Amino acid sequence: MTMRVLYGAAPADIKSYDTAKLREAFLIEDLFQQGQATFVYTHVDRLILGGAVPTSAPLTFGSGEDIGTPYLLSAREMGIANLGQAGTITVDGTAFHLENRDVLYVGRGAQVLTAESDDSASHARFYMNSVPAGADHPHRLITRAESKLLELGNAKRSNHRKLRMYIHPQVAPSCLLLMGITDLSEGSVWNTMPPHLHERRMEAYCYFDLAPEDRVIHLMGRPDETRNLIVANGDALISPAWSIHMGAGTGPYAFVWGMTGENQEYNDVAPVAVADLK
Ligand SMILES: O=C(O)C(=O)C[C@H](O)C(=O)CO
Ligand SMILES: [Zn+2]
Repeated sequence: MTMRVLYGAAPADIKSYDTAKLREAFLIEDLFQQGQATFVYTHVDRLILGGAVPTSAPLTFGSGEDIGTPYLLSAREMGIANLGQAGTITVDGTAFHLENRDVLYVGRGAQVLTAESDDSASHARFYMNSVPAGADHPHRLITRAESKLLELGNAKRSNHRKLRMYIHPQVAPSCLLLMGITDLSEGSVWNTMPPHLHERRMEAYCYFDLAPEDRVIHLMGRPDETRNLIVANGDALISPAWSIHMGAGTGPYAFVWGMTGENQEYNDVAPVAVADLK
């Protein structure tokens, strides 16, 4: 298990950032490495992002040595989405089988986690978001069929998409973590349209199911001072509470969104008119 730290930045900081500095502050390009569990600890609401790609051998993680607690989840909850082939996550001896686009909620207090691929030749790809938790909720598998589906957007405006909520008060309760997956419909390229702000919740994105030659142009920043991050398959990024978020892909893609903060129902979203963006 490896853990590096990402510090994020404030709106005034990014005014002077060049491309490399912006990417260093917000983008994570190396989360999914074959045969490894990789973690990034962010100073943005203390959200930890993780990726685990088990190959021939199971991967075990959960120690707290990098974060100063006995176990990684001693004071945290976690969501684990399978973005790859079928696999199993075992939490303190209880096995949960995850097909593609199933999500496992792991409650506070879990100690030893193991990730395994069903088939050592076609791997599971587990993507993780973990945030501090002040309450205990039971571990729970949420299958794609059990998620809450919202159809959003309009094909004529190239932004039709299916948003599935997994870790959400209406589906599977948590302390503060929210997690879901959005799939763009064929021919649609724009996610999160119209863009918005939610000052009380930060967000993390992980873009996946992109072809190797494709990219998503992810837009961020204050509405009147936007910047872009050009992201590839498997890249994750931090969207601070002060930042708009939206993106357009050069080909088909999907993404996992995770959030922490107040207002879990997230009915406090402030849309920003595209015409007001600069
Ligand atoms: O395409 C969308 O719209 C989304 O997926 C919404 C984002 O996840 C979001 O920003 C939720 O706050
Ligand atoms: Zn949002």
